[in-house]
Amino acid sequence: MLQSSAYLAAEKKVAIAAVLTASRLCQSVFKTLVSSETVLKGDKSPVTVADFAAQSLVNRALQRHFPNDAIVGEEDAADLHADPALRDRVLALVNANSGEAAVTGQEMCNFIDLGSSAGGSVGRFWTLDPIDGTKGFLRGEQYAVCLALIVDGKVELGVLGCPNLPVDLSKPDGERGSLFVATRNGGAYQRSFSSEILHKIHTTNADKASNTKFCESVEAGHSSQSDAANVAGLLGITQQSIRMDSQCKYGILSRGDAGIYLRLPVSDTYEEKIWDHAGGSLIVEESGGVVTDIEGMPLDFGVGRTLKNNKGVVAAGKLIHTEVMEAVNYLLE
Ligand SMILES: Nc1ncnc2c1ncn2[C@@H]1O[C@H](COP(=O)(O)OS(=O)(=O)O)[C@@H](OP(=O)(O)O)[C@H]1O
Ligand SMILES: [Mg+2]
Ligand SMILES: [Mg+2]
Ligand SMILES: [Mg+2]
Repeated sequence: MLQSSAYLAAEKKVAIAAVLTASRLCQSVFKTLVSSETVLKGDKSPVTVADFAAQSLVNRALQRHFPNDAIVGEEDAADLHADPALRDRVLALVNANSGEAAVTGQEMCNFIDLGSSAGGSVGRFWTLDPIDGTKGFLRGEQYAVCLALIVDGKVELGVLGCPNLPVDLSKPDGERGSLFVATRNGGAYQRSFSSEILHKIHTTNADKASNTKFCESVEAGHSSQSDAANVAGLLGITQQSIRMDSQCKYGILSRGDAGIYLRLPVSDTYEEKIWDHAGGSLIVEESGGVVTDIEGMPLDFGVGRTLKNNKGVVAAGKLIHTEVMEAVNYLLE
């Protein structure tokens, strides 16, 4: 049943505004970023001053408008407590970009650490990836500010801000800055950063996988590109894959630029993080697509900070998802 447009209207408004503010902060940081402003986390992945600042800004907005909601955010402030110079640089960014009263370093760290919730299957919580695709951000390529609201284990609202994504992929030199938004049973929409007008979007209506392109991670360590090439070969796909960092992949799938998103595990032990998939998966479903893991199971967002019940992701237009799953099953069993 179609939801009324009033469903989660306040949450949607706050989430879009927060994602746009954080996205614009990332755009301005990119112009001035120096290598000393990036630190490597325990798992050797990068985090920049922009990731911390964006998480602080979004969490502050969520706390002000929805003080009872928990937040599951990717980052925490431990690195900032350990490095006062880094903390001061992030603080300057936060205070220059929030458009609100200045906060102290401690207050900013407290906002970041609001993201430490455990998630789970009961009640409401937000999940935030302040910069998804940090490596793409550092390369000047694709990244996304990703925010979603999860209620009783189900994603009900998703917003993706994609600062470098062309509004129309066939016009790579045209306007950049695409925002995607969906509410459950309310459809999926795109707008540019510069205009509030929402356009309804749809996944591909192709009924044969061979008539589509697939997209996958840039980093071979995040998704097996060799397995994906074999799946594509079996499906008779001849067009080159679109390699793109971040949940922008869910965005281009939602508007039909790609027909399939393959995220095929490279490791038996890695658990996908909920903030890497929550918003994008709802946006794909609401634009008419199907999202499962490599065994055909729905993604389970109600079991904590990770998708520990799932392995990988296979997302595609409704008419080709079964065909894609047959190829994935055949090759990965
Ligand atoms: N081993 C492994 N397997 C799968 N995924 C992993 C792995 N390690 C990291 N990550 C997460 O991948 C997030 C980046 O998204 P993508 O992999 O889609 O993009 S890309 O790899 O940067 O092209 C990236 O998100 P950010 O850290 O927010 O950039 C990680 O959470
Ligand atoms: Mg990261
Ligand atoms: Mg991420
Ligand atoms: Mg991130």
